[in-house]
Amino acid sequence: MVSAYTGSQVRAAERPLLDRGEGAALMARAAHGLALAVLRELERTGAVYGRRVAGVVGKGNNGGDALFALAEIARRGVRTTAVLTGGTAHPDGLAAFTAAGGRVTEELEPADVVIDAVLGTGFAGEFRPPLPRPAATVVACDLPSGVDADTGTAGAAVWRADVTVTFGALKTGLLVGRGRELSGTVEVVDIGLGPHLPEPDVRSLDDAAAAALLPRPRDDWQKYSRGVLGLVAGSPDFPGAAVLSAAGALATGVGMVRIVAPDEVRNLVLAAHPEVVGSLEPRGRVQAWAVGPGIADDGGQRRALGVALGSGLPTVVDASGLEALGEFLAADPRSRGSAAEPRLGEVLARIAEEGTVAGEHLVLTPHAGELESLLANFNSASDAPSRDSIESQPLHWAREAARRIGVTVLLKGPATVCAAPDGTAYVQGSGHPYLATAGSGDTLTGILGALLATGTHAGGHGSARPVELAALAACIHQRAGRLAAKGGPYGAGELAQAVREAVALFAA
Ligand SMILES: NC(=O)C1=CN([C@@H]2O[C@H](COP(=O)(O)OP(=O)(O)OC[C@H]3O[C@@H](n4cnc5c(N)ncnc54)[C@H](OP(=O)(O)O)[C@@H]3O)[C@@H](O)[C@H]2O)[C@@H](O)CC1
Ligand SMILES: Nc1ncnc2c1ncn2[C@@H]1O[C@H](COP(=O)(O)OP(=O)(O)O)[C@@H](O)[C@H]1O
Ligand SMILES: [K+]
Repeated sequence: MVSAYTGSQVRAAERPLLDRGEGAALMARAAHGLALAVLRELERTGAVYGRRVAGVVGKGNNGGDALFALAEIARRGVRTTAVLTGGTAHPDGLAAFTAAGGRVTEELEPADVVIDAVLGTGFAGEFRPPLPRPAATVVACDLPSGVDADTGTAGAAVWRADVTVTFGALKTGLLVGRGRELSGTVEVVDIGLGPHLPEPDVRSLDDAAAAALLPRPRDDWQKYSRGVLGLVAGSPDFPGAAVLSAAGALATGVGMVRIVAPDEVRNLVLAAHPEVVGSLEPRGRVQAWAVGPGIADDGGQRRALGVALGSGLPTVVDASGLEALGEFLAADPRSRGSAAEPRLGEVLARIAEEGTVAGEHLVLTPHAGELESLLANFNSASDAPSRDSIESQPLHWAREAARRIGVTVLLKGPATVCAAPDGTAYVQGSGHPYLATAGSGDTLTGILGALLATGTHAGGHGSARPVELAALAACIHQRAGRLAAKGGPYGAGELAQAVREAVALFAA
């Protein structure tokens, strides 16, 4: 499991050590880790001796780290220079730097590696780098200067790092938003904060954590104890979505998929997956629902959405299902529960009255545009965020949506954020841009539906939280996206085979 912390959490963890007078030791460990990373970059591209490393150094402790690191690098026969952006610099760091032969320069001198050490966790407000990004390899000290350690937001001109060496613990801002795009390869240097760190702000499943969470069928189970997924997907206009979601679910592994869909959609699904059982309306027991891909405004499918929402079972709501939810939440209260869609109306009326959809067992899987509409429609539309702000602060808005609506939210994007109503959050950001293809989200809905059906019911794993399974679904989807990309671009129809391979990797 990867854990990440806000800047303030890390600073608070440093506090007891600073109070014990260990500040210099912390900085020495940080600087040593940074120096090793820079030396490694030099070694990767040739010899170390005689090369050039420059620092862009602010006046705070972040700059101090870089000056001590430059001193260590200089002792390996590297020519080191530093531009002091604040006019002054960390006194002891500067003394060590000059004593090791480092030179302070007015302009940034040509270099093989440039250390970005203007600002670290002490950054607040707005920041414009004092210099344009050089063409050299850039190693960011703690985080790219100007990236907000808590949110990952950053001004337009903030430098993109090739490598970020971060101290004490991974910062949340390096996992999400622009911070993720700007940080390159991230390396965490242990400076001894471990015992002082609180519960992490966010987590990310690595391979081992994904493997541990993956529901595995027991030897003595049959198909029903393994879990049945009820899938409400597809309509005459969008039949393919149902095929893709069913494929995602089957490749993830589930006891049975029951599809609810109009005849022509069912026929198409059955032609591709004869093992799927289908009906026009919900029938038979299931352990979880996945609702929404391609249902458009089909009346029967919206009724089925009501059945799923009213069931109290773990339920994924995606795509047109989110639209139906949003439209309903926005509608005049008197029109709610219309005769055309009695079940949906009944359930949603209760939701609206109680002010919450209530329950982390409901997992909404919007992309930023869908979350924008949902939040605009839900209760306090007055401070609803734009799509742009959701994209720049995905963690914040996924959490807000989960808290306000009272559900689990899986917010899709280059990094996918999963949040529970209590603020528990996971960020999964190792996909592939080829995943941005029509129908890729429908596949994800199937994956998550299967995990909910097999991973939350009493006969199954039982203990996993929906937010964990949502993160696992994103993790499987992203691994599949990377595996499939080895063969070049793909359509979502080709993703299911890679999903199967990804699950096999985690199950091994
Ligand atoms: N604590 C420790 O012992 C350890 C700390 N460590 C390291 O220290 C880093 C944190 O150091 P820090 O607290 O000194 O803050 P830092 O990031 O250098 O910036 C402060 C300077 O930035 C300025 N500034 C702020 N906002 C600005 C803006 N918008 N635009 C422009 N300027 C702005 C602010 O100026 P002021 O507002 O005060 O005039 C101030 O001068 C941390 O990231 C890690 O690298 C490690 O070595 C481990 C041990
Ligand atoms: N740049 C990207 N890198 C990696 N994954 C991405 C990127 N852009 C989108 N994705 C992923 O692709 C999927 C697209 O889903 P969605 O927008 O619902 O598509 P559709 O509705 O067509 O199925 C999501 O899982 C999302 O996280
Ligand atoms: K920095």
